[in-house]
Amino acid sequence: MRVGVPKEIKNHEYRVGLTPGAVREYVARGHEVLVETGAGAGIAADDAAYVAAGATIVPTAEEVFASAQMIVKVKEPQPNEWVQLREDQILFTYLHLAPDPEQAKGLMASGVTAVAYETVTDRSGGLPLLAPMSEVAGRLSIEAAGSALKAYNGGRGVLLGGVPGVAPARIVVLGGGVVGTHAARMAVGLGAEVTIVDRSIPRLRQLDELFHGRVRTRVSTLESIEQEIGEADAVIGAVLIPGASAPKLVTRDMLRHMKQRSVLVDVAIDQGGCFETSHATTHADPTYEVDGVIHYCVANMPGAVPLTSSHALNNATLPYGLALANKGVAACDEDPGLMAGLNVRAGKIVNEAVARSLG
Ligand SMILES: NC(=O)C1=CN([C@@H]2O[C@H](COP(=O)(O)OP(=O)(O)OC[C@H]3O[C@@H](n4cnc5c(N)ncnc54)[C@H](O)[C@@H]3O)[C@@H](O)[C@H]2O)C=CC1
Ligand SMILES: CC(=O)C(=O)O
Ligand SMILES: [Mg+2]
Repeated sequence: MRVGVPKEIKNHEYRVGLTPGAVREYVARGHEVLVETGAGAGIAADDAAYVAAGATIVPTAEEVFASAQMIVKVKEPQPNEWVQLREDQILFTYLHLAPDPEQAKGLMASGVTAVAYETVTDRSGGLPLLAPMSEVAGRLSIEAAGSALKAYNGGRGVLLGGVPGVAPARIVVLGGGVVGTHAARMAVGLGAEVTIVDRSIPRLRQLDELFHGRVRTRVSTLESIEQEIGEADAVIGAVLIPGASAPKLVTRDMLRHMKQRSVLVDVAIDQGGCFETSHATTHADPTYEVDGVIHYCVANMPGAVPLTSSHALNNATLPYGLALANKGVAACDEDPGLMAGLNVRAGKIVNEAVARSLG
């Protein structure tokens, strides 16, 4: 198959769909790989590194889209990319369609077969192609909170770990999945006081064991969320219902319980966000304020650390991408986990949770 890798064009997105190491694996199996010139600049992989791995460098994204049978990307296609997709093409990337009806319409109109990283499942029901970026975003979320809490950025001026004799920051993590666990690890490591709120009691039991009682755990209810955010210096939004729009756990009215100049980091923004007052922001202008509370809502957080992120993402996507390159969309028939990733086919939304969220 001819596989195409365009350069990412989202704001401050420096990741790349295939690393040179991944290209080598495709080429070794007889596939042809077209890479847009400069696509690997963000991971210190120049065109020569891709050529050495067996790729052909092409000068424009248009040429990649025009001749590739499968496009491998990182972020959801932007409007000028939708219009280049075709019905005889596979698109393999993050899509996050539930909160994005415009993109959904664009993909349906193109006729493309779109497999979304974030809804591919594994045998234990996990999300193997979301997990690596959730690890990165969870860890970054505490850096984002620490930065937003600084006085010169408008924050409360609290040091996450405190110092001897002065209490540390209180961090509340809503959702104890992959993002939440990695956020908690960073926050605990820095010496903050951490509470994880999840709706799953079995998950809270696992977290209690994992952190040896070093984090507080609470079942997710209106009351527990209201109490916890009222005490928090920073709240990390990390809930997910796979494929669906994120539940709005914190309404605008609830913000009045929060401390002035405290911080919300809504990692779940790519699924629409779990705070009512969230709207997507960019790395170029990551925060805004509502009712005295600072919001950080960057939808492509891992793009800030492209070296770590691109390699972590490729480690996970490689076997699935190779299956699609080897067998085409028939690979989905052989793997129910990959089938769960199929979001758009022949002009229709074919993932139930995504379709329901889009109405
Ligand atoms: N902004 C960004 O750059 C990135 C965003 N993400 C997003 O972060 C979000 C979280 O992802 P993961 O941690 O991988 O998901 P996950 O599935 O591992 O964890 C989600 C957790 O939310 C919990 N949950 C669901 N509903 C809840 C409720 N009402 N109250 C409390 N907890 C609830 C679940 O029980 C689960 O433990 C997703 O939307 C994902 O797309 C991931 C990576 C990068
Ligand atoms: C998962 C996601 O949205 C990202 O890595 O950008
Ligand atoms: Mg998005």
